[in-house]
This record gives sequence, C-alpha cells and structure tokens, in this order.
Amino acid sequence: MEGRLGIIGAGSMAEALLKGMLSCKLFSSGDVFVINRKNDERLNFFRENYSVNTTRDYKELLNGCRTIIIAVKPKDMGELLSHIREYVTRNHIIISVAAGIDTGFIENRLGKGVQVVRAMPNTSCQVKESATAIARGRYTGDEAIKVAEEIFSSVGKVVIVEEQALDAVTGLSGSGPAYVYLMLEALTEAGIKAGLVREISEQLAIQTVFGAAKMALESGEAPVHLRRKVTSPGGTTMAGINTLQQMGFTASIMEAVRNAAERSRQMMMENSR
Ligand SMILES: NC(=O)C1=CN([C@@H]2O[C@H](COP(=O)(O)OP(=O)(O)OC[C@H]3O[C@@H](n4cnc5c(N)ncnc54)[C@H](O)[C@@H]3O)[C@@H](O)[C@H]2O)C=CC1
Ligand SMILES: O=C(O)[C@@H]1CCC=N1
Repeated sequence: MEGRLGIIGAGSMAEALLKGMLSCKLFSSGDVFVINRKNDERLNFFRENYSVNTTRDYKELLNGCRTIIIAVKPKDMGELLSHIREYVTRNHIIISVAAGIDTGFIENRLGKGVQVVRAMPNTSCQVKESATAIARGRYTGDEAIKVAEEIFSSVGKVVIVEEQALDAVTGLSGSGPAYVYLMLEALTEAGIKAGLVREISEQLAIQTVFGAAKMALESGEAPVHLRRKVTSPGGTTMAGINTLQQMGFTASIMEAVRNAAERSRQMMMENSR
C-alpha cells in the first residue's frame, strides 16, 4: 500500500495487526511508525522484532503518516485525542479499533471534519484470519473506507456495516476468539478426564475446532446441516449435544454475546462522561 502507516498504542492488538500486515507485505517495515505511551520497552520490542520505526513524538507521527491506526485502550482515547488534535488534518485517515468508542466521540475531540473509520478486528489478525467489521464516520470519504478495507482484508475477512452494528460485532467477533479458546480449554480438560494425556487431548480439540470451522466455511452447507450429519440418532453425539443443551449451551452463548455487546455500549457512556 502506498504511503506510511502510523500506529498509536503498541499493545497486543497493534502487534497482531502489524504481524499480519508485514507478513503479507501490505506495508514494508520502513514505512511503519509506532508510538506508545511511557513504555520504551514495548517500542524497543517492536523495533527489534519488526524493524519498524518508533517515535515518542505525536507531531512526527502525524506529519509523516497519512493513515493512522489507533490501538489504545478505550479509557485512554480521550487523553490521546487531546494530544494529537493539533496535528490531525482532514487529509488523515484515522482508523480506531477501540471497543465502545464511536466515531462521533473521535470526531468531536479532533474537530475539523476529520475522516474516521471505526473498526472491530480480532486478534486472529496475527494469522491473517481476523473477522473485521468497519464503519464510516460522518466525514469519511469512500477512499478512506477503501484504505481501511484494504488494511483489514490483508489480515482476514472484512464486512462493511453501519456504525450502530458495531457493539454487536464487538460482542460476537471482537471478543469471540476468547469464547473459542475457553471452549478449547474445556474440551482439553474434558478429554483428559475421559482418559487422554494432555498433549493428545489438546491437539485433538484444536484440530476439531479448526476442521469444523473449515467445513462451515468451505462446504457451502449451513452449520445446522453439518451438525445433523455428525449426530446419528441414538448415537454418541446426541448424548453429548443433549447434555450441552440441558446445561444451557446455546443460552449461554446468546447471553455472552448480548452481555459483551451491552458492555461495549456501556463503555461508550463511561468514556463520554
Ligand atoms: N485485544 C483484543 O482482542 C482486541 C482489542 N481491541 C481494541 O484494541 C485496543 C487495544 O487493545 P490491546 O492491544 O488489547 O491493549 P493493550 O493494553 O495491550 O495496548 C494498548 C497500548 O496503548 C498504549 N497507550 C495508551 N495510551 C497511549 C497514548 N496516549 N499514546 C500512545 N500509546 C498509548 C499503552 O501503553 C499500551 O501499550 C483497545 O481499544 C481494544 O478495545 C479491538 C479488538 C480486539
Ligand atoms: O475485551 C475487550 O474489551 C477487547 C475488545 C474486543 C476484544 N477485546
């Protein structure tokens, strides 16, 4: 991609994204500038491991890069925006991945009709398998959306949605990898309890989730049909599924996504105070 990329916040999300983008050569490391707050260790780590440029100067970052990814925690957004406000122009493309921070919050604090894209990727960016949704702000042009789409397409799949959908996206696919990891932990422990050694149990659990996801993606069949194919009447799967449903599996997942989406909405309220 042409031009330089600035990344604000050198945390786990920034690292996952950077790894994915560099590995598919969307940007060369020399064209990436990273800044982090009061944490030179993290900047050293980024410089040493990814050969990117690092800076402690917001002005240098904003003057040198047109596209900026903001990956700080939601609670730090207000303070950060006050630091960069004077250096941001309408030519910049500001892409925020912060959960529960809407484009209006960013636009109000940056002023001048700045182009903002709100994105919700997940940590699978690192292996180029993120599920990302992006939404445009009030002043965001088509080209800015294209740039964001290209960035997140390089690290997985992208959907473009209206901003009001982003709390739901956050509850489903932003947080979703953690639900799947929890399931992997549980499957592994269950396998051990049923008589397997840890290494074998974990390997089988991970491959099973991977294979099921791949089938759902590639077979063209709906998950409900795929599930029925595994479930023989009176067989082992039915015994397992019946237990899952009796213990509230579907209800738990519905409630988990609802609560996470609600938390995203709450975070907006907390941060706008
Ligand atoms: N971790 C995840 O799975 C996902 C996280 N996100 C969002 O990504 C954002 C970052 O999350 P993580 O990487 O997990 O957090 P993190 O805590 O690992 O990283 C945030 C980094 O931002 C730095 N920072 C804070 N204020 C700053 C400032 N004013 N200037 C420069 N750097 C500053 C911190 O020092 C820290 O290194 C959050 O807003 C989160 O909602 C979005 C999707 C998934
Ligand atoms: O837990 C969080 O708040 C962030 C946003 C989505 C995934 N992790």
